[in-house]
Amino acid sequence: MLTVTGLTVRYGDFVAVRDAHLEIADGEVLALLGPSGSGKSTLLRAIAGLEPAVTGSVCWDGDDLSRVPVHRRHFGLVFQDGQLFPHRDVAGNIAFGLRMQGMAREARKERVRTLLELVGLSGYERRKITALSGGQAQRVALARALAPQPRLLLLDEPLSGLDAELREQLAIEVTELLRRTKTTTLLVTHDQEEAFTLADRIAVLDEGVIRQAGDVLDVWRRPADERVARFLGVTTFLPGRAERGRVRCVLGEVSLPGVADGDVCVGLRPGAVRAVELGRDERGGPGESVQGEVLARVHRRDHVRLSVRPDVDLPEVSAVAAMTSRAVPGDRVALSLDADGVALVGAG
Ligand SMILES: Nc1ncnc2c1ncn2[C@@H]1O[C@H](COP(=O)(O)OP(=O)(O)OP(=O)(O)O)[C@@H](O)[C@H]1O
Repeated sequence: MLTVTGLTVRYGDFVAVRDAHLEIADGEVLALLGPSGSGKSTLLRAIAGLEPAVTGSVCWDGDDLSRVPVHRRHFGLVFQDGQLFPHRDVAGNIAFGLRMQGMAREARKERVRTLLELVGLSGYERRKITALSGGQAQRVALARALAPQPRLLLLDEPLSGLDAELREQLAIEVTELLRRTKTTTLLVTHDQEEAFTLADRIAVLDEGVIRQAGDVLDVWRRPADERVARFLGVTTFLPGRAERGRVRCVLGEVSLPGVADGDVCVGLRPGAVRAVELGRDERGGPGESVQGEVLARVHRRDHVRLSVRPDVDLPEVSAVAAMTSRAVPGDRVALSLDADGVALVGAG
């Protein structure tokens, strides 16, 4: 188990990470999520032993690692651009750490074969590094890091250099692989989707400070404050009321089991508000849901994003309509809330 206690890292006078506390249990994947420049890489590097801490400690199973050099920590590292050795072939790269460990030749060969199978590149042993695609190179980097069976895998934006589709696919594959190998992992990313796909738990870093850490769903559902919520995609904040597992606000009501009764701040991601066009005879009717007028429409990959002025006392809100929706500016729509996009901000 990794335990980081009160860790502070400075570059000159600038404090890049302040008083960080983190724990990663065996077999767990923790994503360190935060905007660019928030100190994610610095914290990862300090854990790896690549950056000295001013104060605080990094411990493994209770042992302080401050005097243990990088290569003796038994941590695996993967960066954004794999940093493979260009003059070695795929097998030579993966076997590198194993040679350092003094593993015999035959055993090395077998381990390389197993690792290549694990990352979906069976038969690539003799391939040159320069002849790999970006996605293949990252798979090899992952195989190289995993080969010596590190007790902790440190991934610093491992998928950022890849195009969107490949990134999504590899994120799913890597998740599978980490679960199967029960690898304890710290993943640094600025990409929420990647963090939510890969991690069991998430820590949100902002301006060098860990603002919140918790289970993926908890953080998604209950961001600690407005800043964290905005970073997690919340765009609209409304006063609301929770009662017997239901949360009500001016735009409607959703079921959120387990929420304590009382006043709440309801955070809406764009997908939280669904819009359906109203037929001619439904216009202005007393219906149950809030209605509004479409101000703008934009096509997205798998839905239509509408800007809507609700009839209630609220400024314009973002809403999502089905790909087949014909709603255009001037049309009337009925709005409803989708619990999946709703967050309770600062609800503890
Ligand atoms: N070697 C360095 N010397 C001085 N300042 C640095 C150094 N490395 C990073 N910083 C600064 O420390 C802060 C945190 O940087 P860091 O790279 O840890 O952030 P990050 O969250 O990983 O960002 P990104 O997602 O853009 O990589 C930034 O303001 C950065 O400019």
